[in-house]
Amino acid sequence: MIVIHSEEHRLQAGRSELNDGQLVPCYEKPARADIVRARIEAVGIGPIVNPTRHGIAPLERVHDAGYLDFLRTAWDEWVKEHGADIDALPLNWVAPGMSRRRVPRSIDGRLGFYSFDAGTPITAGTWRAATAAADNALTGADRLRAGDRSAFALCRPPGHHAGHAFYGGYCFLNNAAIAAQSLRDGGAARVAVLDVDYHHGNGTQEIFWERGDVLFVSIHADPADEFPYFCGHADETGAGAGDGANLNLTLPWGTDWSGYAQALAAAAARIRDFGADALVLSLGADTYGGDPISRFRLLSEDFLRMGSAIAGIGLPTLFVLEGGYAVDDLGVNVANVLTGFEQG
Ligand SMILES: NCCCNCCCCCC(O)(O)C(F)(F)F
Ligand SMILES: [Zn+2]
Repeated sequence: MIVIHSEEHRLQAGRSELNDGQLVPCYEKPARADIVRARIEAVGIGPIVNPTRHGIAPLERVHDAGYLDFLRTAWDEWVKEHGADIDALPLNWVAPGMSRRRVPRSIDGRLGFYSFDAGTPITAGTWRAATAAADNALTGADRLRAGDRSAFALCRPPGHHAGHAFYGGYCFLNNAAIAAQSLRDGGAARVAVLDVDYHHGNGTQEIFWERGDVLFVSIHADPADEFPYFCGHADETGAGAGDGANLNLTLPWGTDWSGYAQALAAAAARIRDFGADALVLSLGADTYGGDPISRFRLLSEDFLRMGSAIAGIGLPTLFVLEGGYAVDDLGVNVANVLTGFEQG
């Protein structure tokens, strides 16, 4: 299985995120990609290649042009107002009864207009890191189109919380959605996206909400209890042409493999019924029992089983890295999914 990785991920190294009322060091940090790459090399998954640059056009197939302009220029605007020694974080957001009719001129206003949390610092290198991650995913999609059975886009920053015109949850560009759209543009009539990250992929859901050609299935912690809190419930099934093409499988805190495997089997059945030509797999490993910010209880060997179950779906599969913060074990857990898939 080819692995696509760019050193430019290192350019996304935020100082701090707002969590539990305090500014704390970012959980989404460069060491995550380093530990995954090291384990991938140690177990011989590969080859590991650099991404092909795809430019802005594939991003505009998924994201709002004004939003992309904002992301590209936000840091320079921030520095004019606040200097270069502090990462850009929003300070207020649109609440019900407020208006989104006008984009503010102020950089502080635009940070809040285009985001949904204060955990996702924009830095000098964010645009380059995020576009490189998208290029990883697009290069993986190119490999599937060329006939590869699978590929792994070792992406950071992650993407599944980023919507058509918003960022948050450590995500700026929705790598998985961009890859799914690229597969559609490359001739796949139907594409399925399966999100196994602990958190709901609210961005991916929003992007494909009214689309029947891309099925979105997500297995995640119940949003009544867990970030992102405001969507991801089981009764969200899509709208318009997308009605029925969205499936949220929510699980309670404390879920272990026995509970998770049932949801994964239901997800696999739904994807088979859909008749997809390709599968994009949003691979977050924060379902791991040792994850510092999550509350499921998967063991490292369960990720082998996860990979095998994904192989059982029987589709060309592009794995796209999302979350996972137990950094010491992240490499083993991610590599286990890929190994389980290849042995599946
Ligand atoms: N007390 C709750 C704090 C929640 N903090 C933000 C969690 C973001 C999770 C990001 C992720 O893991 O879903 C991604 F895959 F996008 F990286
Ligand atoms: Zn997550």
